[in-house]
Amino acid sequence: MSSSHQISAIRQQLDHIDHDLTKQLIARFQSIQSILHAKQGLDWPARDHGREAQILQGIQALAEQENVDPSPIVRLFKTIMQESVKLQKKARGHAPSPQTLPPSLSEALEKKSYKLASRLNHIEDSLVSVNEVVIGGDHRTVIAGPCAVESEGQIMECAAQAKQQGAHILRGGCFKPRSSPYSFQGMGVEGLKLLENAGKEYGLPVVTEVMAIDQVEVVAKHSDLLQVGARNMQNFDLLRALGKAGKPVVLKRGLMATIDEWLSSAEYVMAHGNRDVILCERGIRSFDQSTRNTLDISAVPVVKERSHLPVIVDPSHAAGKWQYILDLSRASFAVGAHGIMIEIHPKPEEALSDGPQSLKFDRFEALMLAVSPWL
Ligand SMILES: C=C(O[C@@H]1C=C(C(=O)O)C=C[C@H]1O)C(=O)O
Repeated sequence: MSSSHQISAIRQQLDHIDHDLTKQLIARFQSIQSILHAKQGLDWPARDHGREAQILQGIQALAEQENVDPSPIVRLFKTIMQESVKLQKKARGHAPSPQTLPPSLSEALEKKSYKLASRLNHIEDSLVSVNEVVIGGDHRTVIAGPCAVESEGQIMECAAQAKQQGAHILRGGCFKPRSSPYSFQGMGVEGLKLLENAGKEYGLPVVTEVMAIDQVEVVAKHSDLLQVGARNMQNFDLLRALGKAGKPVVLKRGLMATIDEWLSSAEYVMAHGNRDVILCERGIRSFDQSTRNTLDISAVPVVKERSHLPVIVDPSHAAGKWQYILDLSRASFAVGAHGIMIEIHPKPEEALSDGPQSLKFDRFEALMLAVSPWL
């Protein structure tokens, strides 16, 4: 059969699939209409994060059972569920979309440098799924791992400890933004593979920093969550590229960034196609040098007021000294953060970067016990 005939034949198959898919979606949205009335009678909210997480887990498992990458299917279902929620809200008469916002709110939204990230545009908390881990809303998440991947043994030890202590995501820098060109720059792609293997070994999604556009593809290939460091918060070309990377992004606040600048940077990623953005407060530069940076703890309630995006805190980079990190972690959850990101190391005194702010494993265990009321 010629290629053109082959294409026609496959397109006919696709037409049949699309037909069935459309009929299924019609049936699904009709069910949504039915459930909304029942929920309205019980005064239940339109959105049910737990139910959505349950659905996504089922889809993920089915895709993996079929040996298919679940990511695109999960993203599609998140869109379907977002539309389901909008349908319910519209039916209830309080869809918060800009065109139906009261003039004063519409005008306020128009004046903002960020819209997709704005709470005015999306009343409910957003959830970001990193594999099976759900960040945001009522969920509380711990990300833990070394500042940098240094060796297979080191990252495996950290992954084991993170898993054992109940952390949800493994971190590990591979491309390191260092103030000095003479400092350890990270293990690069080799480190990515070690991190990926450690995450798979212990069933933990992994997060690592991406520093440049030409790294996006390889970092996205080997990790589940892409981190934008504080110094790259306004690297707009990188933010645009991450809109198309197909992986959730954790966006650190710049050292001297206002909250609106931070949210405007999140908007870049969202406006270019990626709604899965997590904000990370990591401390700001201030006049006082008692800590490496000054943890702007007030940023958490402020950003939650202005945006629906999940917000986590990185006490390690804020404090710069291990002895403050447990208390700052408790403060972060107490003030409403959706998660914390903690640096750990088997021997911080031998760490190639950020040793002074890395927790020994016994201290990390104490921290996890201290924040357990929120987990
Ligand atoms: C349908 C419901 O409402 C919403 C839409 C969902 C969906 O599209 O599957 C799931 C949970 C809710 O966020 C429900 O609560 O079950």
